[in-house]
Amino acid sequence: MSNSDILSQLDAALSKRRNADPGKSYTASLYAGGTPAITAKITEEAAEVVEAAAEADDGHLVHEIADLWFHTMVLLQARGLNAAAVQAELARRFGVSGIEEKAARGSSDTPAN
Ligand SMILES: N=c1c2ncn([C@@H]3O[C@H](COP(=O)(O)OP(=O)(O)OP(=O)(O)O)[C@@H](O)[C@H]3O)c2ncn1[C@@H]1O[C@H](COP(=O)(O)O)[C@@H](O)[C@H]1O
Repeated sequence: MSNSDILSQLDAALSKRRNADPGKSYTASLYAGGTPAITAKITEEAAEVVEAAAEADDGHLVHEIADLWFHTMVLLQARGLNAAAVQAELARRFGVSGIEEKAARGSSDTPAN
């Protein structure tokens, strides 16, 4: 599998899990728990990313970010969306400075604030 295709391939796999047995599919078990179950995992995985960022182990950080991406992709699928929607939004923003974008919204804060 090409790495560049993985988001669309994973989306297709997640979509197929809609009618899967929650006892046999982790994704189906998340769908069965609904938004509260999915967002609880996103909160947990985001905290694990923050913890990993404080360590020197790059592999651990990548592992935790992959877990976070996976669970956010499950949330998108549960809403009838997919990663392509996020990729389209990032593409729309591409080349637009975050500082300029924030200024256009009338905020004088830096983007990090
Ligand atoms: N990419 C993933 C993927 N990434 C992470 N995970 C699961 O997400 C969970 C992460 O939970 P935790 O971090 O809490 O880890 P844990 O081991 O459960 O618990 P702790 O060790 O932290 O206590 C684990 O069960 C991982 O296996 C994933 N589960 C599935 N996929 C993809 O989804 C496809 C469908 O999976 P199923 O729905 O299970 O068939 C798979 O073929 C994969 O391509």
